[in-house]
Amino acid sequence: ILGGSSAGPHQRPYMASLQVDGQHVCGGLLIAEQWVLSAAHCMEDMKGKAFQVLLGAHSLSQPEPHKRLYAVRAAVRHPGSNTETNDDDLLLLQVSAAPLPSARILPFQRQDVDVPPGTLCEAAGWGFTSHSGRKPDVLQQVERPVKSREECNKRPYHDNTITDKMLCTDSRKKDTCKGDSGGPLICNGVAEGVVTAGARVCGNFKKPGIYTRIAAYVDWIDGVMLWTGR
Ligand SMILES: NCc1cccc(NC(=O)c2cccc3[nH]c(C(N)=O)cc23)c1
Repeated sequence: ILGGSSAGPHQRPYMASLQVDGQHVCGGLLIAEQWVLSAAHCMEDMKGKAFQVLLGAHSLSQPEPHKRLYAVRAAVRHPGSNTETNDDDLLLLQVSAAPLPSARILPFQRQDVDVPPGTLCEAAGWGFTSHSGRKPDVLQQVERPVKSREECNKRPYHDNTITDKMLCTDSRKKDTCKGDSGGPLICNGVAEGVVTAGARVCGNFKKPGIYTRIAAYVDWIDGVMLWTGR
């Protein structure tokens, strides 16, 4: 997160950190008792290694009573996800045990209606806090206004790559960045988006932040959780 601030401890108890060999790779959000939603592109960073899901954390390094690392029982990428585009960039992870009560489920938007442009939303994560790639220890957060798809699809912005299943936020100075992928975009207390890497640049107003619109994937999400045993 560029240009944000530290979240209050355990202020966002739905936040997940996807980890490989104890290192934070991506964010995620707890959407059902044993299910974490994240981004499919995050699997590319795993280099085929096993990964875990950290829930209940504020600091990545300090021991905390609410923190717990979970093994992944199932990882389901959206079938439309691929390495070349940001389409269908969603990943569902079933964690191996019921999380501690300190972890909380974040409701997600089920109505497939665009968030009105200008709506102030929040992104959170343990991603880069500078262009040089500084990594935070405690969870960061930032408030960003939604940018209309019409505007976001113009040059020099994302030039017609933003589909109806994506949304954009302004990226002037304050933005999501590497390591924030998979984390939530929260508008009025409801998860509306999942961070995707998009143009892989951060804090440049010419490349607004891109998020996968969760409401466009409700049937897939419900199907996977039902089919895999909720
Ligand atoms: N909203 C934009 C956004 C949101 C989420 C993830 C990213 N991922 C990157 O941008 C990224 C990826 C790889 C190397 C990288 N190096 C740097 C850098 N030094 O700034 C960024 C990156 C961007």
